[in-house]
Amino acid sequence: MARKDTRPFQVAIDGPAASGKSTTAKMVAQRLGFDYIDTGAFYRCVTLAALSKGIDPSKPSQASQISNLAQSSQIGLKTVFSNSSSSLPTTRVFLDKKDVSSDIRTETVSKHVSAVAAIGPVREAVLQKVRDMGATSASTSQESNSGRAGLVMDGRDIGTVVLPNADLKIFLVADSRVRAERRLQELAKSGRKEEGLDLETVQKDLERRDELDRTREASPLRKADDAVELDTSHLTIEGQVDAIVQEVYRRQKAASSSTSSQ
Ligand SMILES: Nc1ncnc2c1ncn2[C@@H]1O[C@H](COP(=O)(O)OP(=O)(O)O)[C@@H](O)[C@H]1O
Ligand SMILES: Nc1ccn([C@H]2C[C@H](O)[C@@H](COP(=O)(O)OP(=O)(O)O)O2)c(=O)n1
Repeated sequence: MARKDTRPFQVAIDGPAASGKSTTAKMVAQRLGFDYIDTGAFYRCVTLAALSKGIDPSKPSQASQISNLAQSSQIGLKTVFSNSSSSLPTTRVFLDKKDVSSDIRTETVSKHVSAVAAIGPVREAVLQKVRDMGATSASTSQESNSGRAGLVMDGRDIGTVVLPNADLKIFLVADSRVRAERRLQELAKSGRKEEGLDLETVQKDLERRDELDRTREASPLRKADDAVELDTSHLTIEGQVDAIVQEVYRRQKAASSSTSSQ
């Protein structure tokens, strides 16, 4: 579809847990000189804030307290891109000015985050924060405020709710066994793997979270009608990044030739 306006190019990446969204999104942003926003980090921050206050997110009676926290928490992201296309950009996450990049990735936070993300008022508060961040990173002018030429955002409802007019929507999927193997390896590598955690448990937990994310009432995980599905089960990271970057180039070229022929 041809682009009709001059706003920065938007790429929306959605998909189930550990399908490769954030790794892919960061690398696509690095290759293209775009900004990157990890929306899952917002829900993880709210979950961490609730757990740190002794709130149990699995209890429905705690929903309003968690919603208040979602509103009052200050969440910031800082992605450091590298000049080398082969090294991975890193995103630091700040909750009320404290660096919680590692704390939000523990198994305890992962276990509770889908319940938190299913609370309607939490989603409203996060949506507002994400939109504000999107507006300052890639504004409606041709060049973004940050000087980067576009925006890549990843999550569960980016193509359906957050950026419904994105120029390219990708829905990443992968076999749940493959996703569990990758997640377990990632936890082990970063030293966050809890004692005795095995593949079966990680796979079951991913599947449980996907089910919660797919069946919740508020903005469930769903492939947008105009999204391109990409199965990463048998792809390399470079392969999936390359496929998306090539599709961005193809759409940018199609848009500029349709504008110049008008
Ligand atoms: N094609 C791939 N091959 C091997 N590992 C991958 C691939 N894609 C992603 N990964 C790894 O899988 C793990 C989960 O990816 P991540 O980007 O965190 O997923 P998500 O953001 O969807 O939860 C990471 O350790 C990442 O490096
Ligand atoms: N736009 C988004 C992003 C994440 N979520 C929810 C769903 C997920 O269970 C949690 C955490 O997302 P995150 O992408 O960090 O999770 P994974 O890395 O895939 O394990 O937040 C959401 O509901 N909407």
